[in-house]
Amino acid sequence: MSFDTIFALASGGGRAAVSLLRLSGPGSGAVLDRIAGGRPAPRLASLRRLRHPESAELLDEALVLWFPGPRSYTGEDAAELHLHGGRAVLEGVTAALLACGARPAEPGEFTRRAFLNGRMDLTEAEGIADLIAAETAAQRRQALRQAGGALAVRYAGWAERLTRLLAHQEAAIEFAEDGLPNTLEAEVRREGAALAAEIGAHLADGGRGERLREGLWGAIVGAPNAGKSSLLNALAGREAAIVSARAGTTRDIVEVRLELGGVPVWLADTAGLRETPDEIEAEGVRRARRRAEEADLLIAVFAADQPPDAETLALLAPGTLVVANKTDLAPAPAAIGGQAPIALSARDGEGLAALRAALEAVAAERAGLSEEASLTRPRHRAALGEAAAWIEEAIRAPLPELAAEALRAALRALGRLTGRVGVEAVLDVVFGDFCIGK
Ligand SMILES: Nc1nc2c(ncn2[C@@H]2O[C@H](COP(=O)(O)OP(=O)(O)OP(=O)(O)O)[C@@H](O)[C@H]2O)c(=O)[nH]1
Ligand SMILES: [K+]
Ligand SMILES: [Mg+2]
Repeated sequence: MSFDTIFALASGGGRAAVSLLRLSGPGSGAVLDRIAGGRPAPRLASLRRLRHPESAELLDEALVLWFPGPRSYTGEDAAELHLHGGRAVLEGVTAALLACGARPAEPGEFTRRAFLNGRMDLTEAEGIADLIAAETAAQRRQALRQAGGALAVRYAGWAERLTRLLAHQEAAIEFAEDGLPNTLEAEVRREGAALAAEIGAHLADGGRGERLREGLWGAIVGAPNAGKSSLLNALAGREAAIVSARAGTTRDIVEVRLELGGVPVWLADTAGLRETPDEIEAEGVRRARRRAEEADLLIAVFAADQPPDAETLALLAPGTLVVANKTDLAPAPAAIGGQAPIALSARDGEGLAALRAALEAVAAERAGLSEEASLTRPRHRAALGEAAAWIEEAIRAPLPELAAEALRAALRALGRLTGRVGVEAVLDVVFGDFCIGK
Protein backbone atom coordinates (compact mmCIF):
# COMPACT_ATOMS: atom_id res chain seq x y z
CA MET A 1 0.00 0.00 0.00
CA SER A 2 1.37 3.41 -0.85
CA PHE A 3 0.22 6.74 0.52
CA ASP A 4 1.09 10.38 0.22
CA THR A 5 2.88 12.25 2.98
CA ILE A 6 0.74 13.82 5.69
CA PHE A 7 1.40 16.08 8.63
CA ALA A 8 -0.54 17.42 11.60
CA LEU A 9 -0.12 19.18 14.88
CA ALA A 10 -0.14 16.31 17.38
CA SER A 11 -0.10 18.45 20.52
CA GLY A 12 -2.89 20.81 21.55
CA GLY A 13 -3.36 24.03 19.59
CA GLY A 14 -2.79 27.54 20.90
CA ARG A 15 0.32 29.12 22.40
CA ALA A 16 2.47 26.57 24.23
CA ALA A 17 6.11 25.98 25.16
CA VAL A 18 6.41 23.25 22.56
CA SER A 19 4.25 22.16 19.63
CA LEU A 20 4.63 18.71 18.21
CA LEU A 21 4.24 18.33 14.46
CA ARG A 22 4.07 14.85 13.17
CA LEU A 23 4.77 13.65 9.63
CA SER A 24 4.15 10.31 8.00
CA GLY A 25 4.48 8.90 4.51
CA PRO A 26 7.10 7.99 1.94
CA GLY A 27 8.20 11.62 1.52
CA SER A 28 9.01 12.17 5.21
CA GLY A 29 12.73 11.63 4.78
CA ALA A 30 12.90 13.96 1.78
CA VAL A 31 11.03 16.63 3.77
CA LEU A 32 13.71 16.44 6.49
CA ASP A 33 16.41 16.65 3.82
CA ARG A 34 14.84 19.84 2.49
CA ILE A 35 13.85 21.71 5.66
CA ALA A 36 16.05 20.24 8.44
CA GLY A 37 19.35 19.78 6.64
CA GLY A 38 19.01 16.00 6.47
CA ARG A 39 17.73 13.03 8.46
CA PRO A 40 19.03 12.55 12.00
CA ALA A 41 20.03 9.07 13.19
CA PRO A 42 16.87 6.95 13.57
CA ARG A 43 14.88 7.54 16.76
CA LEU A 44 17.41 9.95 18.28
CA ALA A 45 16.48 13.55 19.00
CA SER A 46 18.61 16.05 17.13
CA LEU A 47 18.57 19.85 17.39
CA ARG A 48 18.13 21.31 13.89
CA ARG A 49 17.54 24.61 12.20
CA LEU A 50 14.38 24.47 10.13
CA ARG A 51 14.31 26.49 6.93
CA HIS A 52 11.77 27.09 4.21
CA PRO A 53 12.80 24.88 1.25
CA GLU A 54 12.50 27.72 -1.28
CA SER A 55 13.35 30.97 0.49
CA ALA A 56 15.77 29.31 2.96
CA GLU A 57 14.31 31.57 5.62
CA LEU A 58 15.02 30.40 9.19
CA LEU A 59 11.71 29.25 10.74
CA ASP A 60 12.69 27.69 14.05
CA GLU A 61 15.31 25.72 15.90
CA ALA A 62 13.65 22.45 16.74
CA LEU A 63 14.18 18.94 18.02
CA VAL A 64 13.81 16.59 15.09
CA LEU A 65 13.19 12.85 15.22
CA TRP A 66 13.36 10.47 12.29
CA PHE A 67 11.50 7.14 12.38
CA PRO A 68 12.23 5.08 9.27
CA GLY A 69 9.45 2.58 8.55
CA PRO A 70 8.37 0.02 9.49
CA ARG A 71 9.45 0.81 13.07
CA SER A 72 7.19 3.80 13.47
CA TYR A 73 3.69 4.43 14.80
CA THR A 74 2.17 4.26 11.33
CA GLY A 75 4.57 1.65 9.97
CA GLU A 76 5.69 4.16 7.31
CA ASP A 77 8.63 6.55 7.25
CA ALA A 78 7.73 9.19 9.81
CA ALA A 79 9.18 12.19 11.60
CA GLU A 80 8.47 14.49 14.51
CA LEU A 81 9.28 18.16 14.79
CA HIS A 82 9.26 19.58 18.33
CA LEU A 83 8.79 23.27 17.62
CA HIS A 84 8.63 26.34 19.79
CA GLY A 85 4.92 26.64 20.41
CA GLY A 86 4.17 30.02 18.84
CA ARG A 87 1.57 30.56 16.15
CA ALA A 88 3.94 32.17 13.67
CA VAL A 89 6.42 29.30 14.05
CA LEU A 90 3.68 26.79 13.36
CA GLU A 91 2.45 28.76 10.36
CA GLY A 92 5.96 29.08 8.93
CA VAL A 93 6.74 25.39 9.29
CA THR A 94 3.32 24.42 7.94
CA ALA A 95 4.00 26.52 4.83
CA ALA A 96 7.39 24.82 4.46
CA LEU A 97 5.79 21.36 4.68
CA LEU A 98 3.17 22.30 2.10
CA ALA A 99 5.94 23.57 -0.17
CA CYS A 100 7.55 20.11 0.16
CA GLY A 101 4.34 18.50 -1.11
CA ALA A 102 3.07 17.14 2.20
CA ARG A 103 -0.59 17.69 3.04
CA PRO A 104 -2.54 18.20 6.29
CA ALA A 105 -3.80 14.92 7.75
CA GLU A 106 -7.46 14.03 8.24
CA PRO A 107 -8.69 13.19 11.74
CA GLY A 108 -7.38 9.77 12.78
CA GLU A 109 -5.34 9.37 9.60
CA PHE A 110 -2.09 8.39 11.36
CA THR A 111 -3.80 5.62 13.29
CA ARG A 112 -5.74 4.59 10.19
CA ARG A 113 -2.44 4.10 8.39
CA ALA A 114 -1.06 2.19 11.36
CA PHE A 115 -4.06 -0.12 11.09
CA LEU A 116 -3.79 -0.47 7.32
CA ASN A 117 -0.09 -1.27 7.67
CA GLY A 118 -0.89 -4.07 10.12
CA ARG A 119 0.52 -2.30 13.20
CA MET A 120 -2.72 -2.85 15.12
CA ASP A 121 -6.21 -4.23 14.73
CA LEU A 122 -9.35 -2.11 14.86
CA THR A 123 -10.06 -2.71 18.54
CA GLU A 124 -6.53 -1.55 19.41
CA ALA A 125 -7.02 1.58 17.29
CA GLU A 126 -10.26 2.23 19.16
CA GLY A 127 -8.39 1.78 22.43
CA ILE A 128 -6.03 4.58 21.41
CA ALA A 129 -8.98 6.88 20.66
CA ASP A 130 -10.42 6.00 24.07
CA LEU A 131 -7.10 6.64 25.79
CA ILE A 132 -7.01 10.15 24.34
CA ALA A 133 -10.61 10.70 25.46
CA ALA A 134 -10.20 9.08 28.90
CA GLU A 135 -11.16 11.40 31.75
CA THR A 136 -11.03 9.06 34.73
CA ALA A 137 -8.48 6.56 35.95
CA ALA A 138 -10.83 3.64 35.34
CA GLN A 139 -11.45 4.81 31.77
CA ARG A 140 -7.70 5.11 31.26
CA ARG A 141 -7.11 1.59 32.51
CA GLN A 142 -9.80 0.17 30.27
CA ALA A 143 -8.45 2.07 27.24
CA LEU A 144 -4.85 1.02 27.91
CA ARG A 145 -5.92 -2.58 28.17
CA GLN A 146 -7.77 -2.42 24.84
CA ALA A 147 -4.99 -0.46 23.10
CA GLY A 148 -2.58 -3.10 24.40
CA GLY A 149 -4.49 -5.81 22.56
CA ALA A 150 -6.64 -7.39 25.27
CA LEU A 151 -9.67 -7.60 22.97
CA ALA A 152 -7.60 -8.12 19.82
CA VAL A 153 -5.93 -11.23 21.25
CA ARG A 154 -9.19 -12.72 22.43
CA TYR A 155 -11.03 -12.07 19.17
CA ALA A 156 -8.11 -13.32 17.08
CA GLY A 157 -8.19 -16.53 19.17
CA TRP A 158 -11.87 -16.98 18.45
CA ALA A 159 -11.32 -16.36 14.74
CA GLU A 160 -8.58 -18.98 14.74
CA ARG A 161 -10.82 -21.56 16.38
CA LEU A 162 -13.60 -20.77 13.92
CA THR A 163 -11.21 -21.17 11.00
CA ARG A 164 -10.27 -24.60 12.32
CA LEU A 165 -13.94 -25.55 12.71
CA LEU A 166 -14.63 -24.44 9.17
CA ALA A 167 -11.72 -26.52 7.86
CA HIS A 168 -13.06 -29.57 9.71
CA GLN A 169 -16.56 -28.93 8.44
CA GLU A 170 -15.26 -28.76 4.88
CA ALA A 171 -13.30 -31.97 5.40
CA ALA A 172 -16.48 -33.61 6.71
CA ILE A 173 -18.26 -32.64 3.49
CA GLU A 174 -15.56 -34.38 1.44
CA PHE A 175 -15.62 -37.47 3.64
CA ALA A 176 -19.38 -37.69 3.13
CA GLU A 177 -18.91 -37.44 -0.65
CA ASP A 178 -16.40 -40.29 -0.52
CA GLY A 179 -18.90 -42.32 1.49
CA LEU A 180 -16.54 -42.52 4.46
CA PRO A 181 -17.78 -42.46 8.05
CA ASN A 182 -16.46 -39.53 10.06
CA THR A 183 -16.58 -38.02 13.51
CA LEU A 184 -15.61 -34.55 12.40
CA GLU A 185 -19.13 -33.17 12.28
CA ALA A 186 -19.81 -34.15 15.89
CA GLU A 187 -16.59 -32.42 16.87
CA VAL A 188 -17.57 -29.29 14.97
CA ARG A 189 -20.88 -29.22 16.83
CA ARG A 190 -19.25 -29.72 20.23
CA GLU A 191 -16.51 -27.14 19.64
CA GLY A 192 -18.95 -24.72 18.04
CA ALA A 193 -21.23 -24.90 21.07
CA ALA A 194 -18.29 -24.23 23.40
CA LEU A 195 -17.21 -21.24 21.34
CA ALA A 196 -20.73 -19.80 21.13
CA ALA A 197 -21.04 -20.15 24.91
CA GLU A 198 -17.75 -18.28 25.43
CA ILE A 199 -18.85 -15.45 23.18
CA GLY A 200 -22.22 -15.41 24.97
CA ALA A 201 -20.51 -15.08 28.36
CA HIS A 202 -18.37 -12.22 27.05
CA LEU A 203 -21.53 -10.48 25.79
CA ALA A 204 -23.46 -11.00 29.04
CA ASP A 205 -21.49 -8.39 30.94
CA GLY A 206 -24.39 -5.99 31.51
CA GLY A 207 -22.76 -3.48 29.18
CA ARG A 208 -20.19 -2.45 31.78
CA GLY A 209 -17.39 -1.68 29.34
CA GLU A 210 -19.65 0.46 27.18
CA ARG A 211 -20.94 2.25 30.26
CA LEU A 212 -17.47 2.93 31.59
CA ARG A 213 -16.46 4.32 28.21
CA GLU A 214 -19.51 6.53 27.78
CA GLY A 215 -20.49 7.26 31.36
CA LEU A 216 -23.57 6.26 33.32
CA TRP A 217 -26.87 8.09 33.03
CA GLY A 218 -28.17 9.07 36.43
CA ALA A 219 -31.38 10.84 37.38
CA ILE A 220 -32.85 12.36 40.52
CA VAL A 221 -36.64 12.12 40.72
CA GLY A 222 -39.21 12.95 43.37
CA ALA A 223 -42.16 15.10 44.32
CA PRO A 224 -41.98 18.89 43.97
CA ASN A 225 -39.98 20.44 46.79
CA ALA A 226 -38.56 17.10 47.96
CA GLY A 227 -35.14 18.74 47.60
CA LYS A 228 -33.93 17.24 44.32
CA SER A 229 -32.17 20.36 43.11
CA SER A 230 -30.65 20.92 46.55
CA LEU A 231 -29.30 17.37 46.43
CA LEU A 232 -27.90 17.76 42.91
CA ASN A 233 -26.09 20.93 43.98
CA ALA A 234 -24.73 19.24 47.10
CA LEU A 235 -23.37 16.32 45.05
CA ALA A 236 -21.94 18.61 42.37
CA GLY A 237 -20.45 21.03 44.89
CA ARG A 238 -21.88 24.02 43.05
CA GLU A 239 -25.17 25.82 42.47
CA ALA A 240 -25.97 24.09 39.19
CA ALA A 241 -29.77 24.11 39.60
CA ILE A 242 -32.13 26.77 40.99
CA VAL A 243 -33.45 25.97 44.47
CA SER A 244 -36.53 27.69 45.84
CA ALA A 245 -39.37 27.12 48.27
CA ARG A 246 -41.84 27.21 45.38
CA ALA A 247 -43.03 23.81 44.19
CA GLY A 248 -42.41 23.36 40.48
CA THR A 249 -39.14 25.31 40.31
CA THR A 250 -37.26 22.89 38.06
CA ARG A 251 -38.67 22.25 34.59
CA ASP A 252 -35.81 21.62 32.21
CA ILE A 253 -33.39 18.83 32.93
CA VAL A 254 -30.27 20.17 34.62
CA GLU A 255 -27.30 17.87 34.17
CA VAL A 256 -23.98 17.73 36.00
CA ARG A 257 -21.02 15.46 35.47
CA LEU A 258 -19.73 13.58 38.47
CA GLU A 259 -17.01 11.02 38.92
CA LEU A 260 -18.11 8.16 41.13
CA GLY A 261 -15.46 5.56 41.86
CA GLY A 262 -13.68 6.22 38.55
CA VAL A 263 -16.90 6.05 36.55
CA PRO A 264 -18.15 9.23 34.87
CA VAL A 265 -21.81 9.86 35.63
CA TRP A 266 -24.14 12.36 33.99
CA LEU A 267 -26.57 13.12 36.80
CA ALA A 268 -29.81 14.86 35.90
CA ASP A 269 -32.04 16.95 38.13
CA THR A 270 -35.64 16.78 36.95
CA ALA A 271 -39.00 18.45 37.45
CA GLY A 272 -41.03 17.40 40.51
CA LEU A 273 -43.55 14.69 39.63
CA ARG A 274 -47.13 15.89 39.82
CA GLU A 275 -50.26 16.47 37.75
CA THR A 276 -50.26 20.07 36.66
CA PRO A 277 -52.31 22.34 34.38
CA ASP A 278 -49.15 24.30 33.51
CA GLU A 279 -48.14 22.97 30.12
CA ILE A 280 -44.46 23.89 30.49
CA GLU A 281 -44.21 22.16 33.84
CA ALA A 282 -46.16 19.18 32.45
CA GLU A 283 -43.56 18.86 29.68
CA GLY A 284 -40.88 18.95 32.40
CA VAL A 285 -42.64 16.10 34.20
CA ARG A 286 -42.80 14.07 30.97
CA ARG A 287 -39.07 14.58 30.47
CA ALA A 288 -38.41 13.59 34.06
CA ARG A 289 -40.25 10.31 33.58
CA ARG A 290 -38.45 9.57 30.32
CA ARG A 291 -35.08 10.30 31.89
CA ALA A 292 -35.96 8.06 34.85
CA GLU A 293 -36.78 5.21 32.47
CA GLU A 294 -33.46 5.57 30.62
CA ALA A 295 -31.36 5.98 33.75
CA ASP A 296 -28.70 3.43 34.71
CA LEU A 297 -28.73 4.94 38.16
CA LEU A 298 -31.90 6.34 39.73
CA ILE A 299 -32.13 8.37 42.93
CA ALA A 300 -35.66 8.76 44.31
CA VAL A 301 -35.93 11.63 46.79
CA PHE A 302 -38.66 11.86 49.43
CA ALA A 303 -39.04 14.63 52.01
CA ALA A 304 -38.86 13.10 55.49
CA ASP A 305 -41.55 15.50 56.74
CA GLN A 306 -44.08 14.39 54.10
CA PRO A 307 -45.77 11.06 53.41
CA PRO A 308 -44.15 9.32 50.41
CA ASP A 309 -45.95 10.34 47.20
CA ALA A 310 -47.50 7.72 44.95
CA GLU A 311 -45.96 9.19 41.76
CA THR A 312 -42.41 8.63 42.96
CA LEU A 313 -43.19 5.31 44.65
CA ALA A 314 -44.41 4.07 41.26
CA LEU A 315 -40.95 4.70 39.73
CA LEU A 316 -39.03 2.62 42.28
CA ALA A 317 -37.29 -0.35 40.69
CA PRO A 318 -34.70 -2.83 41.91
CA GLY A 319 -31.47 -0.88 42.30
CA THR A 320 -33.13 2.49 42.84
CA LEU A 321 -31.44 4.46 45.62
CA VAL A 322 -34.17 5.71 47.95
CA VAL A 323 -33.34 8.92 49.83
CA ALA A 324 -35.18 10.51 52.75
CA ASN A 325 -34.21 14.19 52.64
CA LYS A 326 -34.78 16.99 55.15
CA THR A 327 -33.94 14.83 58.16
CA ASP A 328 -33.20 18.10 59.95
CA LEU A 329 -36.99 18.63 59.94
CA ALA A 330 -38.24 15.12 60.70
CA PRO A 331 -36.74 11.68 61.30
CA ALA A 332 -36.46 9.42 58.26
CA PRO A 333 -39.11 6.69 58.06
CA ALA A 334 -37.81 3.15 58.62
CA ALA A 335 -38.90 2.09 55.14
CA ILE A 336 -40.10 3.73 51.94
CA GLY A 337 -41.50 1.43 49.26
CA GLY A 338 -40.13 -1.55 51.19
CA GLN A 339 -36.57 -0.15 51.32
CA ALA A 340 -34.61 1.41 54.16
CA PRO A 341 -33.91 4.92 52.83
CA ILE A 342 -30.59 6.72 52.96
CA ALA A 343 -31.30 9.51 55.47
CA LEU A 344 -29.82 12.90 54.71
CA SER A 345 -30.21 16.61 54.80
CA ALA A 346 -29.24 18.26 51.55
CA ARG A 347 -29.32 21.57 53.39
CA ASP A 348 -26.75 20.62 56.10
CA GLY A 349 -24.84 17.98 54.16
CA GLU A 350 -25.63 15.42 56.87
CA GLY A 351 -25.73 11.88 55.41
CA LEU A 352 -24.33 12.99 52.04
CA ALA A 353 -21.20 10.88 52.44
CA ALA A 354 -23.34 7.76 52.89
CA LEU A 355 -25.27 8.56 49.69
CA ARG A 356 -22.02 9.16 47.82
CA ALA A 357 -20.67 5.80 49.01
CA ALA A 358 -23.86 4.06 47.92
CA LEU A 359 -23.67 5.77 44.52
CA GLU A 360 -20.04 4.73 44.10
CA ALA A 361 -20.94 1.14 44.90
CA VAL A 362 -23.71 1.11 42.30
CA ALA A 363 -21.48 2.78 39.70
CA ALA A 364 -18.69 0.28 40.35
CA GLU A 365 -21.10 -2.62 40.09
CA ARG A 366 -22.60 -1.45 36.77
CA ALA A 367 -19.61 0.12 35.08
CA GLY A 368 -16.47 -0.52 37.09
CA LEU A 369 -13.44 -2.11 35.52
CA SER A 370 -13.98 -5.85 35.26
CA GLU A 371 -11.30 -8.46 35.74
CA GLU A 372 -11.43 -9.54 32.15
CA ALA A 373 -11.34 -7.07 29.30
CA SER A 374 -14.86 -5.97 28.40
CA LEU A 375 -16.14 -4.99 25.02
CA THR A 376 -16.58 -1.22 24.88
CA ARG A 377 -18.68 -0.35 21.85
CA PRO A 378 -22.08 -1.20 20.34
CA ARG A 379 -20.09 -2.16 17.23
CA HIS A 380 -18.38 -4.94 19.21
CA ARG A 381 -21.66 -6.14 20.66
CA ALA A 382 -23.35 -6.27 17.24
CA ALA A 383 -20.53 -8.16 15.52
CA LEU A 384 -20.09 -10.68 18.35
CA GLY A 385 -23.85 -11.24 18.59
CA GLU A 386 -23.91 -11.93 14.88
CA ALA A 387 -20.94 -14.31 15.07
CA ALA A 388 -22.54 -16.26 17.93
CA ALA A 389 -25.86 -16.47 16.07
CA TRP A 390 -24.14 -17.85 12.95
CA ILE A 391 -22.32 -20.47 15.02
CA GLU A 392 -25.65 -21.55 16.55
CA GLU A 393 -27.02 -21.67 13.01
CA ALA A 394 -24.12 -23.89 11.94
CA ILE A 395 -24.79 -26.28 14.82
CA ARG A 396 -28.45 -26.58 13.85
CA ALA A 397 -27.88 -26.72 10.08
CA PRO A 398 -29.57 -29.75 8.44
CA LEU A 399 -26.92 -29.99 5.69
CA PRO A 400 -23.13 -29.92 6.07
CA GLU A 401 -22.86 -27.35 3.25
CA LEU A 402 -25.20 -25.02 5.14
CA ALA A 403 -23.17 -25.48 8.32
CA ALA A 404 -20.01 -24.50 6.44
CA GLU A 405 -21.73 -21.45 5.00
CA ALA A 406 -22.88 -20.35 8.46
CA LEU A 407 -19.35 -20.79 9.87
CA ARG A 408 -18.02 -18.62 7.06
CA ALA A 409 -20.58 -15.93 7.96
CA ALA A 410 -19.50 -16.11 11.61
CA LEU A 411 -15.89 -15.61 10.55
CA ARG A 412 -16.86 -12.60 8.45
CA ALA A 413 -18.61 -11.05 11.46
CA LEU A 414 -15.46 -11.49 13.58
CA GLY A 415 -13.37 -10.15 10.70
CA ARG A 416 -15.40 -6.94 10.62
CA LEU A 417 -14.83 -6.57 14.34
CA THR A 418 -11.05 -6.79 14.15
CA GLY A 419 -10.75 -5.23 10.70
CA ARG A 420 -9.50 -8.33 8.94
CA VAL A 421 -12.42 -7.95 6.61
CA GLY A 422 -11.74 -4.39 5.51
CA VAL A 423 -15.05 -2.71 5.02
CA GLU A 424 -14.54 1.00 4.27
CA ALA A 425 -17.75 1.93 6.05
CA VAL A 426 -16.50 0.34 9.27
CA LEU A 427 -13.18 2.17 8.99
CA ASP A 428 -14.94 5.51 8.54
CA VAL A 429 -17.00 4.89 11.66
CA VAL A 430 -13.98 3.93 13.75
CA PHE A 431 -11.55 6.59 12.58
CA GLY A 432 -14.17 9.33 12.36
CA ASP A 433 -14.02 9.46 16.19
CA PHE A 434 -10.38 10.46 16.22
CA CYS A 435 -8.86 13.89 16.59
CA ILE A 436 -6.52 15.36 14.02
CA GLY A 437 -2.90 14.43 14.62
CA LYS A 438 -3.60 10.94 15.93
N1 LIG B 1 -34.94 22.00 55.99
C1 LIG B 1 -34.52 21.56 54.81
N2 LIG B 1 -34.92 22.16 53.69
C2 LIG B 1 -34.50 21.68 52.52
C3 LIG B 1 -33.61 20.61 52.43
N3 LIG B 1 -33.36 20.36 51.12
C4 LIG B 1 -34.04 21.27 50.42
N4 LIG B 1 -34.73 22.07 51.26
C5 LIG B 1 -35.61 23.19 50.90
O1 LIG B 1 -36.72 22.68 50.22
C6 LIG B 1 -37.15 23.62 49.25
C7 LIG B 1 -37.21 22.93 47.89
O2 LIG B 1 -35.90 22.57 47.53
P1 LIG B 1 -35.53 22.27 46.02
O3 LIG B 1 -34.17 21.74 46.02
O4 LIG B 1 -35.85 23.41 45.15
O5 LIG B 1 -36.56 21.09 45.75
P2 LIG B 1 -36.89 20.37 44.38
O6 LIG B 1 -37.24 18.98 44.70
O7 LIG B 1 -35.82 20.58 43.40
O8 LIG B 1 -38.20 21.16 43.93
P3 LIG B 1 -38.84 21.29 42.45
O9 LIG B 1 -37.76 21.63 41.49
O10 LIG B 1 -39.81 22.39 42.62
O11 LIG B 1 -39.50 20.00 42.16
C8 LIG B 1 -36.16 24.77 49.27
O12 LIG B 1 -36.70 25.80 50.08
C9 LIG B 1 -34.96 24.15 49.94
O13 LIG B 1 -34.17 25.11 50.63
C10 LIG B 1 -33.18 19.99 53.65
O14 LIG B 1 -32.40 19.03 53.67
N5 LIG B 1 -33.68 20.52 54.80
K1 LIG C 1 -38.65 23.90 44.62
MG1 LIG D 1 -35.80 21.40 41.57
